[in-house]
Amino acid sequence: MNVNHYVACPDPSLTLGIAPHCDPNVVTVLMDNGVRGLQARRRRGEGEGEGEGGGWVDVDPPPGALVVNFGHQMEAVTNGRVRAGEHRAVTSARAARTSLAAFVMPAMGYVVSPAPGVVAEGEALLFRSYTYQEFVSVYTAATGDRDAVLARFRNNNG
Ligand SMILES: O=C(O)CCC(=O)C(=O)O
Ligand SMILES: [Fe+2]
Repeated sequence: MNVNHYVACPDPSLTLGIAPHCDPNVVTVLMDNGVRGLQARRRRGEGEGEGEGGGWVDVDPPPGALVVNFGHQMEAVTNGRVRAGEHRAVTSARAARTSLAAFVMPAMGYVVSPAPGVVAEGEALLFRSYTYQEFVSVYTAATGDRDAVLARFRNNNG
């Protein structure tokens, strides 16, 4: 579990609360103190483009709602059907924000691979098998670069 606290910043354009990333785990359940700050990245080609990926949209849940993020392991076990959501957190000029993130993750020694119950017969496996420990090591070294992380775990089958 992470507890994040973002102090109010007079000029939010000068800082980022949390840099863009996908969570390494399976799913993350997020709650916050009602101050906006979480942003999700559109997929490339979806809506207005910005830089390398799509633009950022504010995540604006109803009061008291929990936000669920899918992480890299969800993408791997579903063989790419459910994509990990890239997100970041920005600061507010007016109010401090506190968020609490509960991470659902496998044990470090758990072997992750596309789930047989999900993959259709004859379907190419997009990801090889790996331990969650190996994933976390690569993820930590790559500091949030989604493509660099995934490249290390993809099968070379097109
Ligand atoms: O503060 C937030 O809403 C996001 C936190 C987050 O992305 C994380 O802890 O992984
Ligand atoms: Fe996150």
